[in-house]
Amino acid sequence: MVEQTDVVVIGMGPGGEHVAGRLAESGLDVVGVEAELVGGECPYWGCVPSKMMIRAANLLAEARRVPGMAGSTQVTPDWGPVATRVRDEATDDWNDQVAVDRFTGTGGRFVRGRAVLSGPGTVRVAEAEYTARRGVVIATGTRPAIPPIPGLAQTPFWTNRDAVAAKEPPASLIVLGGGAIGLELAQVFARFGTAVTVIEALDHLVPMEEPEAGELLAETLAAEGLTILTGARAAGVEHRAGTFAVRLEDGRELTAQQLLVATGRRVDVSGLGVEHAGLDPKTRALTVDGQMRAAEGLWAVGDVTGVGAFTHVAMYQAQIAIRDILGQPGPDADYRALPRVTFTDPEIGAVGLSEQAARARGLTVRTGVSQIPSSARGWIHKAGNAGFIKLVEDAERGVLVGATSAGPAGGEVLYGLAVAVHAQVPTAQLRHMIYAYPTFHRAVEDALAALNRP
Ligand SMILES: Cc1cc2nc3c(=O)[nH]c(=O)nc-3n(C[C@H](O)[C@H](O)[C@H](O)COP(=O)(O)OP(=O)(O)OC[C@H]3O[C@@H](n4cnc5c(N)ncnc54)[C@H](O)[C@@H]3O)c2cc1C
Ligand SMILES: NC(=O)c1ccc[n+]([C@@H]2O[C@H](COP(=O)([O-])OP(=O)(O)OC[C@H]3O[C@@H](n4cnc5c(N)ncnc54)[C@H](O)[C@@H]3O)[C@@H](O)[C@H]2O)c1
Repeated sequence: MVEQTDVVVIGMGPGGEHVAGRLAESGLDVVGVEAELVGGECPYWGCVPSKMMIRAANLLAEARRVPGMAGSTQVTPDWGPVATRVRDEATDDWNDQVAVDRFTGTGGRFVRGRAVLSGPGTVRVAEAEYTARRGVVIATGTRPAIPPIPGLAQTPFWTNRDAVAAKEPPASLIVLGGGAIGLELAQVFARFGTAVTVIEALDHLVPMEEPEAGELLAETLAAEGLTILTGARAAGVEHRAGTFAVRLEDGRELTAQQLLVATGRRVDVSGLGVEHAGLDPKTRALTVDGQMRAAEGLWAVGDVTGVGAFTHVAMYQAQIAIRDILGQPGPDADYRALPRVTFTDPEIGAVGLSEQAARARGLTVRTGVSQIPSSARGWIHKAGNAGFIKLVEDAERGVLVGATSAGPAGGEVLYGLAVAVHAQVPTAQLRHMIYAYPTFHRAVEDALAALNRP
């Protein structure tokens, strides 16, 4: 059976769902194919449920800060409301009917199944074949990257999916990987009473961000009772009598009830038939141009492009692809001010280049740092006020090319800094702005002043 259509979208995560829905609303005949759940990783196993878990864990932490600030509290954590909220409010018990209806409500045709490209502009799903007049959009996302540690594959380790679906917190947890997933979930479970050990192979937590961010997180997480091991590598994993044993390269052995593997995500397009479009099926990511074109009649958006595994990147790229497919001209994608937020407490907001990345590009770099506890708002806030602002300036042009805002509202404070990097607002002009007193973002003014100091 071969059917004609305008566009086939493969993968209906945040990127694909947006492209498919908008194109269908615009009047095109769109076939949207999804192997699992419409909505993808973000609403069912990623951003949304993890942020609900974080909200609950942060409430516990705030309640524990009451002594010495506002009286006394007795905090009794209960995972029950968290597990219920993840099921009832975030995921509909991992049922995507609402999302499917939303898409078909736009006029799109939904097909559940695993799609492969079977020729240029042709997509096969089981017995059905679709030929796309305008083109095909690949938005197949990522899956967890599982390191080849001896023994690991034979154990029932957790990925983010198991952690999000947990009906109760484990008594003890080893987290492999000190990046965004590992640290967000490590802190959540620790705040609910789990004894957590984080193993990070590199020298800093969140190693893609400024080293100051990793140091701050290592300090604050250790102060909360987590064991943080950086520069540590697992040499072997076993699962005996319901317990995980992780042997480190230095000979130490750690044991825990659960093991969460959060060592990054990987693109896997082998088996997708991209060779029919002249692309390498072994590629680490689908390379796209500024209009999200991967080949003639083929667009790609989201994690599969390898630009940054964030929902906001998938949505941004989707908007560009939608416009291009509709034949409307517009600017190329611009990632200079790509924002990212690690929703630990303190939150780590970051935009653009780190100091090291800016230097590696050969820029003449000046940095300015200010500490949140030394700002008026940070001092008033007291318990839970750890954080800093770090600015990275291209000194020759006098504009910010990167910034980090770590602190109680680091993700929100980031907004102004993202505007500054995106719009290339001269730092001289930023210095003559009025910063409301006493806000956390007022610490940006102190960091700007610090740019001038030798
Ligand atoms: C625990 C966790 C927390 C996160 N938190 C955040 C956050 O706070 N903020 C943020 O911005 N990002 C966050 N992310 C990242 C975010 O989830 C991803 O960047 C986003 O989901 C990527 O969207 P996507 O459309 O590219 O792919 P995905 O969401 O991965 O969707 C791809 C879809 O394609 C389907 N598919 C794959 N192959 C085929 C095929 N051959 N045929 C049919 N369907 C196929 C898959 O089943 C999947 O549903 C988090 C991720 C995780 C794991
Ligand atoms: N708040 C957010 O926006 C958010 C939250 C979660 C995930 N995400 C997205 O999902 C992506 C994947 O998250 P992630 O945390 O899995 O990946 P990550 O790349 O952010 O972090 C993985 C960490 O694991 C370490 N690592 C790799 N192999 C290891 C090993 N064998 N032993 C010990 N450590 C090892 C890496 O050095 C790195 O620090 C993120 O990069 C991000 O784009 C975003």
